[in-house]
Amino acid sequence: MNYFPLLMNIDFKKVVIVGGGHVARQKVEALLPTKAQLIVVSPKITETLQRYVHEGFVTWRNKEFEPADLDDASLIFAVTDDEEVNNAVEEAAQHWQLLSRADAKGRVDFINPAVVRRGEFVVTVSTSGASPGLTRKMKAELEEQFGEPYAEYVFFLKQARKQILRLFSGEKKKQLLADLLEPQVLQWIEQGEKEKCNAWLQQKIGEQQ
Ligand SMILES: C[C@@]1(CC(=O)O)C2=NC(=C\c3[nH]c(c(CCC(=O)O)c3CC(=O)O)Cc3[nH]c(c(CC(=O)O)c3CCC(=O)O)/C=C3\N/C(=C\2)[C@@H](CCC(=O)O)[C@]3(C)CC(=O)O)/[C@H]1CCC(=O)O
Ligand SMILES: NC(=O)c1ccc[n+]([C@@H]2O[C@H](COP(=O)([O-])OP(=O)(O)OC[C@H]3O[C@@H](n4cnc5c(N)ncnc54)[C@H](O)[C@@H]3O)[C@@H](O)[C@H]2O)c1
Repeated sequence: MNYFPLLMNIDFKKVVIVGGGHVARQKVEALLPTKAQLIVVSPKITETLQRYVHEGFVTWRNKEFEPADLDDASLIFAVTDDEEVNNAVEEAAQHWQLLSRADAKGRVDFINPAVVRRGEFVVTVSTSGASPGLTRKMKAELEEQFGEPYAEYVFFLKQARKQILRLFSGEKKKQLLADLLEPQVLQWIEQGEKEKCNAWLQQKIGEQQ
């Protein structure tokens, strides 16, 4: 299957997760960094999910699934351990609502990649459902490769790029944007020497003015 990868803005949209087990927790945790409205429908939920409910991140409907639970949902996760229930969720989902089934059966509008987040730097990995175990293993490797400093690094690149776009156009702009990616900049961030990045940037800008 050739899935189409994209990064969606789901802030303030309603997301309904049917099921409250280990897989529901994984999906909720992937959704927590967004500002989506998260609703879990299940007669039982894990302790971690209960904590998210107490902290106000998730609304829990403590009951078995009914079609009306899907009203106004943009995204739907059918993640129960009961194929019949997942089928019922699929049947109740409107064509415009995007459905993900954790059992990968029937209609699956989207699947979930593993995600490594470092601020605005996001790496996702998928095997298109072929081997979720390999996906998870690759995630661990990517976490090693792209450590926490990437958040600050990409934040610096964002601010620097904004400044360059404000001041330059044409070849000068192109050259400066390319210079920004010099490995030295990342090394300074990794060594906690952000001020060197700023000084370097102002010097580069000065040379082009
Ligand atoms: C990446 C991740 C994201 C997430 O869940 O959000 C995710 N699975 C993760 C882990 C994981 N899942 C499974 C294992 C056990 C090892 C194994 O079975 O290999 C492990 C490993 C573990 O948990 O350690 C079992 C499993 N998974 C699916 C089935 C059903 C089937 O294939 O039939 C079964 C068999 C169930 C059974 O035995 O009955 C189906 C799907 N799992 C997907 C995503 C989608 C495709 C991903 C891709 O593109 O590769 C897809 C198609 C649908 C979906 O859920 O979107 C998350 C990593 C979380 C993280 O670490 O961040
Ligand atoms: N996609 C993945 O990453 C992945 C990984 C492992 C398993 N799976 C699949 O996901 C399914 C769920 O796995 P799990 O480990 O979370 O199972 P689990 O047994 O921990 O949780 C199942 C949940 O479904 C809820 N449920 C059952 N009937 C319901 C109903 N009528 N209405 C609402 N909720 C109901 C239960 O209360 C429970 O919270 C598995 O059966 C398997 O098919 C997917």
